[in-house]
Amino acid sequence: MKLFDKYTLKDVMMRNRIVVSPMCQYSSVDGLPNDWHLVHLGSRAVGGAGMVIVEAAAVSPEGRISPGDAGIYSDDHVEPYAKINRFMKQHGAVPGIQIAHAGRKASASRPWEGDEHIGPEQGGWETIAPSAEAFGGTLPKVPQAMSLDDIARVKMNFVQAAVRALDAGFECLQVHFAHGYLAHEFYSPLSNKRTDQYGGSFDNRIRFMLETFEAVREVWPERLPLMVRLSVTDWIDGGVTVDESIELTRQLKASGLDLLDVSHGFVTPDISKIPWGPGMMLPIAGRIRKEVDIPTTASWLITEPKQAAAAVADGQVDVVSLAREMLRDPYWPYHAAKELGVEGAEQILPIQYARAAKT
Ligand SMILES: CC(=O)[C@H]1CCCN(Cc2ccccc2)C1
Repeated sequence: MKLFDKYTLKDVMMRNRIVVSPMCQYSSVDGLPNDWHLVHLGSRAVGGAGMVIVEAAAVSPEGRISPGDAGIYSDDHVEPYAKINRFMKQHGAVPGIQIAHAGRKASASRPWEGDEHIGPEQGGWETIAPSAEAFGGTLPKVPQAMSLDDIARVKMNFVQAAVRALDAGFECLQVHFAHGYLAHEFYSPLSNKRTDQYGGSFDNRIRFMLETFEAVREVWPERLPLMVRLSVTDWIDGGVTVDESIELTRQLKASGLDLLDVSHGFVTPDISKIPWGPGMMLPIAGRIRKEVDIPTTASWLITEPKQAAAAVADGQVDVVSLAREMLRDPYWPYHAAKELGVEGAEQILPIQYARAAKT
């Protein structure tokens, strides 16, 4: 497979194998997308990406990382997203969205304001998590351990968010089970100290994710792709392992998973074990793709066209996800097509820019 081959997932066809990864903008008021999001997301659709996934949209106000986070917890959110989705579709990109709950990492300031827990006087709120265990570092607040009622409510919040996403015209939905947020906090023994049916054994630690995924799958149309972003390893002894994540992925596939976004880490402040490097998640993505026979994507330090093309050609991923590189260059797909000598690269730019494509 080539980077600029089309890719069909259920009833959705992507014009190439390039995905813009969800990236928090911290630029919303009350969770609402605005002109910033239209320009930020719209320009990456114009730049030629096959799919653009909207940043983590919180399934409830307390599920936001910061007060500036996007949300999809109110019906008022639907039309503003729908407007952006119409523009993205008009310019040939598949619109996706990530739905999330930040768990014990919620109620924090924006990265450029310190990435740290904030109190009520700064617009912060009480946080919830599987156990009354703080993340630590700049996020020292001890969350309230969730009751079974809390768990049921948050699962329902994910379902309601999925229905709003459908109403807003999204064609791909990604459920956030990674990066030390709520679902990952249930999954990892480093954060989950529960002694009820949601803690302890592997089956208990994946229960929240499986129940949430299955409930979302029920309302998300069969004909549209449903993704999960998963931290497949914590890199830390006693944490989540790739072997466990392969078994979890098998169960998610049996429940209707269409594409796994293979991510990693961040359930504790210890990042010392992370083997940083170009395309660092691609070999693991390739292993999961083969052993579970499930379509995969991965991001993390994918920047070069040849690197991205090789990841697809070598069967490590079906589609590549780019994050920061897409912040640096919204036209990365066009520039990659030129560098790879793809036939018709100049067609990637919109007609209004056609004369710019001529050398
Ligand atoms: C919502 C989400 O997953 C985003 C939040 C902002 C940082 N993004 C990338 C990131 C993940 C973990 C540690 C550092 C950076 C992930």
